[in-house]
Amino acid sequence: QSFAAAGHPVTLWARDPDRAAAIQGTRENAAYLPGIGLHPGIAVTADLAAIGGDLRLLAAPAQHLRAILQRLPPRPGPLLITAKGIETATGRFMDEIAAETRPEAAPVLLSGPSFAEEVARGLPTALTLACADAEAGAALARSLGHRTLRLYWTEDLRGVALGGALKNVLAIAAGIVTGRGLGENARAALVTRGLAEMMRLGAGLGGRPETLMGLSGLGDLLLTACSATSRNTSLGIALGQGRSLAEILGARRSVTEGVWTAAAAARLAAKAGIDAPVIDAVDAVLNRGAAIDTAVAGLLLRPAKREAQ
Ligand SMILES: NC(=O)c1ccc[n+]([C@@H]2O[C@H](COP(=O)([O-])OP(=O)(O)OC[C@H]3O[C@@H](n4cnc5c(N)ncnc54)[C@H](O)[C@@H]3O)[C@@H](O)[C@H]2O)c1
Ligand SMILES: O=P(O)(O)OC[C@H](O)CO
Repeated sequence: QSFAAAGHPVTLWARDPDRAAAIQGTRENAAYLPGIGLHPGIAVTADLAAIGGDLRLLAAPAQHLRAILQRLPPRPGPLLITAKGIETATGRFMDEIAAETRPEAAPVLLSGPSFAEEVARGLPTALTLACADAEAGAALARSLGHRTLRLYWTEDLRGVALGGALKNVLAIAAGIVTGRGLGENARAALVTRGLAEMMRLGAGLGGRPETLMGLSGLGDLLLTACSATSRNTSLGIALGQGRSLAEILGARRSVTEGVWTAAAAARLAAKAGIDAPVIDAVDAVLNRGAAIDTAVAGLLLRPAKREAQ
């Protein structure tokens, strides 16, 4: 929507030919963005080979990105990725998966505070675009940005990938606190200490602090962890209220990335010797059968420490 509004011809690819035909016919993506008319500059296809143009953008969930990249016809040029996650099976970040599967192309991450419905409705949004080649990143930011989409660029792919992935895990934690009725003080404390974990992981794994304090880190953490519109936060709220993970996921069509990223993030932190108790607690609740009250007590009962650490 946004790129079409910026004047670019856009082709939208959908896997399912019936869905592609329905979106083209009704000019609406009724399943995912009901009530929002498709921009007239967007064509729809189910044929991946028919996608031309200079720029390809992939909006598949993190755990499916590798399979989609493997299906893409090889072509040099930028490959924009919006997925915010870490591949559970390998611990790889999205740009690493792109570099492995499509070495002929240049991975670019587009990330930051952006509920899709607001972007699609043309409400003002600012994002970070990460590209290893600063000049190419700057050119993309200038070309894709417009009146309601402001893009900042950086070369820090790792920082952007980390911020986008971790904010989803931390939002689940924030939701649990809300759902459990532990109060807004506790939520603010948890989000702040979660940001400290994000910064430590950045320092250990190569993300820049200014990136993590920017739109794709703190910015997206603020949006996601403080809004029940977020799928990650709302899943946390439901868990905190006592519903089971299977029940919550069973009722959802849309992906909740933090569920699939939590284990990989906890493993990456442990392997690098980085203290990440909030991320670890989310992983324990989601994947290791920990009771929420035990996990919360474990966080609160940690020994006192200097705040800067
Ligand atoms: N929705 C948002 O507000 C938003 C904003 C910014 C970034 N993101 C990120 O973008 C990614 C996708 O999010 P979403 O909200 O579009 O998720 P979604 O679950 O709502 O939609 C995912 C889309 O991918 C398709 N899909 C699912 N499995 C697939 C597969 N195996 N192969 C190809 N396509 C598949 C689905 O049919 C659907 O069209 C996530 O990583 C998310 O964190 C989402
Ligand atoms: O609904 P969520 O939690 O997947 O968040 C969507 C976007 O990532 C917000 O920037």
